[in-house]
Amino acid sequence: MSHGWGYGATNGPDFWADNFPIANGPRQSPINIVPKETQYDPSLKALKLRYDPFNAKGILNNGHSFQVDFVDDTDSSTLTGGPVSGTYRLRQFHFHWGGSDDRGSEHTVNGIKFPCELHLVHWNTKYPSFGEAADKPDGLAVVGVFLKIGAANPRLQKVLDALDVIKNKGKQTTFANFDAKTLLPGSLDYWTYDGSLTTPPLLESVTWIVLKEPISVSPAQHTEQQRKTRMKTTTPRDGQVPQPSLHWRRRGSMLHGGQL
Ligand SMILES: NS(=O)(=O)/N=C1/NCCO1
Ligand SMILES: [Zn+2]
Repeated sequence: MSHGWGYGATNGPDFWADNFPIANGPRQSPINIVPKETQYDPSLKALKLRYDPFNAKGILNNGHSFQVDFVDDTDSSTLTGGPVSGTYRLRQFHFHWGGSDDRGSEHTVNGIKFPCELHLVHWNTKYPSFGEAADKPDGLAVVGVFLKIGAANPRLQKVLDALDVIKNKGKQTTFANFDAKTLLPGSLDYWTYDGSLTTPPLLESVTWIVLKEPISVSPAQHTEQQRKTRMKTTTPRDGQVPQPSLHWRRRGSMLHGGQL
């Protein structure tokens, strides 16, 4: 592949293994989640996400998506609990949108794609930086949130409004005082598995934490995003290893480490 990776007919996911052989590795993401095949794991803890709006820094069009970057030089925006041990710091979040309402998410549930998937990327502070953590088996933890078509989501609007000024690859602008918690659903019940980045370099360093409850985006908001950007996405690539065992932890009806 003479040019950079992408999602086109000659540089898309089916070609990534040419330059990134790990694409054929044992823990590649995304995967199809089959809830009936997940196993309840009583050792899993409740997910704790503590985000400080003050850490929001800027919004960047990286050519494949747009991402909101956070200051990550202190433990003021962190992920703890859930399937991980230690403290992971919020680095950025980004979205994967499709070109229509019936596709866009990277993970699928029972083979169904959502129109969009939000990824909140965190890195393990046992390593000195995101760059150092990114290629370690326990280096990253990404929270995935599905977006479904429904009521308009006012909390998304601030992000969508910012897209007007970052229409081209490499463009960025300040994006201050944004509370990423406002993008989360009411329930933090999750599925988790050990996987990888879903885009090159496809590093197998991600503890995936996919929330079961989606958030909403209205058709108009989805159209607005499409009009302003041409986001890219991938879905489970053919021939990927069978789905690893997934664990999920429901709060409320089950105790931490207790019985159903
Ligand atoms: N889609 S993903 O797996 O979150 N990919 C990345 N790449 C850099 C950080 O997160
Ligand atoms: Zn992503």
